[in-house]
Amino acid sequence: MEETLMKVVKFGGSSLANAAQVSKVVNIIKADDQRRFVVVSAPGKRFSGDIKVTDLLIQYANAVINKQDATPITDQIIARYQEIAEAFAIPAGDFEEIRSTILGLPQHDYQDNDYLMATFKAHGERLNAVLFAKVLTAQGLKAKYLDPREAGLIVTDSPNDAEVIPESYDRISEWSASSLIRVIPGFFGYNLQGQICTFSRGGSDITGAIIARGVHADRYENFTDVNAIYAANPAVVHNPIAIHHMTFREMRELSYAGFSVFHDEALIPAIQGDVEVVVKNTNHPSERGTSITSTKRVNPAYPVSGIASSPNFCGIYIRKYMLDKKGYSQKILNILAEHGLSYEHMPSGIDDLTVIMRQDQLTDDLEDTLIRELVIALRPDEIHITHDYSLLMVVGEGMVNRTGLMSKATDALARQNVKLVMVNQGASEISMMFGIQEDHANIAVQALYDAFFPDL
Ligand SMILES: Nc1ncnc2c1ncn2[C@@H]1O[C@H](COP(=O)(O)OP(=O)(O)O)[C@@H](O)[C@H]1O
Ligand SMILES: N[C@@H](CC(=O)OP(=O)(O)O)C(=O)O
Repeated sequence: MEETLMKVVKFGGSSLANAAQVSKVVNIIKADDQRRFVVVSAPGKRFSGDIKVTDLLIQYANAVINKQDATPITDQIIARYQEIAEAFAIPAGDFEEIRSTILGLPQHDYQDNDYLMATFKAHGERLNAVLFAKVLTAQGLKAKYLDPREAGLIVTDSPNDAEVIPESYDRISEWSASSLIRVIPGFFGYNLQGQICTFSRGGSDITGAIIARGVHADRYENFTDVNAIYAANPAVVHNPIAIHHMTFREMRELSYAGFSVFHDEALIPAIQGDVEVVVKNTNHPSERGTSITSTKRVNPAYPVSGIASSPNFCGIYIRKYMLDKKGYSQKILNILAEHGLSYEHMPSGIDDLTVIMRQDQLTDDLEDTLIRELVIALRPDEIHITHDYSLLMVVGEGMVNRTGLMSKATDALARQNVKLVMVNQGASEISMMFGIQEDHANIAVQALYDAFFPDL
């Protein structure tokens, strides 16, 4: 007899972009009664060039903040939900609730514009979950909307970049015996004051993982629009090989470095709860997808599992012939912390170091201030900021204790004239990281793919 599993399923924006997609999702839920908790994103892009509902809501919030007429935007948002509601014959009265919630968003009291933005954005998923619960009911399933507040999903007080508070898990676990299918909106929770705060962009994956850990699910199925996670981004490499199994730590490094198919922060609850993550395609649900677990399964022919690249990094280069190094990096970190800046890496030499950080945290003014403060605090011999780096990451459990992989990578990059501005190996035994100029990123990913995934 087959064992019964408890599954949490998450459907991304591409899976719920219009009525045709929603109907595939309904079939996926009908096909397996182990799918008990359904986490949904806001409707995503229906075609290339389309606008995700989350982005329309951001436009709406900005129009309200700037006291502009938002009618053309609210019309588009309402139309996205209406198309789905009409296709599933949701009663007009029920749809009216969704319409009036959208139009009523500016009337609430918000502590400031950051909380306003968070609430507007969160309604993309919230209203989609309300609507989808009605769709499932109309299709004969016993389903009910579950708000993150009721579920017990409490987050830090960071309106647009929140993190789950660990106490949430005990509260969420109380739902595990629910006999109904619970439809939960992704992307947001509530702070201790009861205000809506969202995760970072793409954060519905995080909600799915939190719910999966909370209800002690055996499997977290993450439905998207690709048959598997591939060894390189399919938008960069033509027809890359699919990865059918990988470890949590491989995926964490790859998603951090650009595999946007699954949010890097979503792996943490899955690791903590030891929940298997399976990435599957809503458009081809019988495809096997990619399973992510803690178990290693190395194929010696392919020591590398994947190659990722992520743009928009910058580096603050600091050189000083130091007689006394004590406290030097501490001073740098203090200055960054005073400005609320986080750094990603700090490779160093005998007399120099580079602080690698995400570029979107900095403005021109802030860069000038930082340089000024660093000069006063450190009296460096040289200091400058270099922009538009990409980080390139080669990841694989099979790389442990293998020799010659670094030279294989650097040879492949050199053949394509890719200049390395930073190399970092050893910090993690399963990855090599390279800093390169952003405009070399695609050539570099292709070169590494060809080197590590030759036709066997
Ligand atoms: N290595 C990779 N394997 C598969 N997809 C990838 C990879 N790297 C980036 N992607 C992109 O991730 C997309 C799916 O993620 P996303 O757009 O967030 O989907 P969803 O709308 O389901 O949340 C794919 O369509 C693909 O373009
Ligand atoms: N809708 C949110 C959250 C999310 O996870 O969306 P998606 O599943 O479409 O990546 C965003 O666009 O950021």
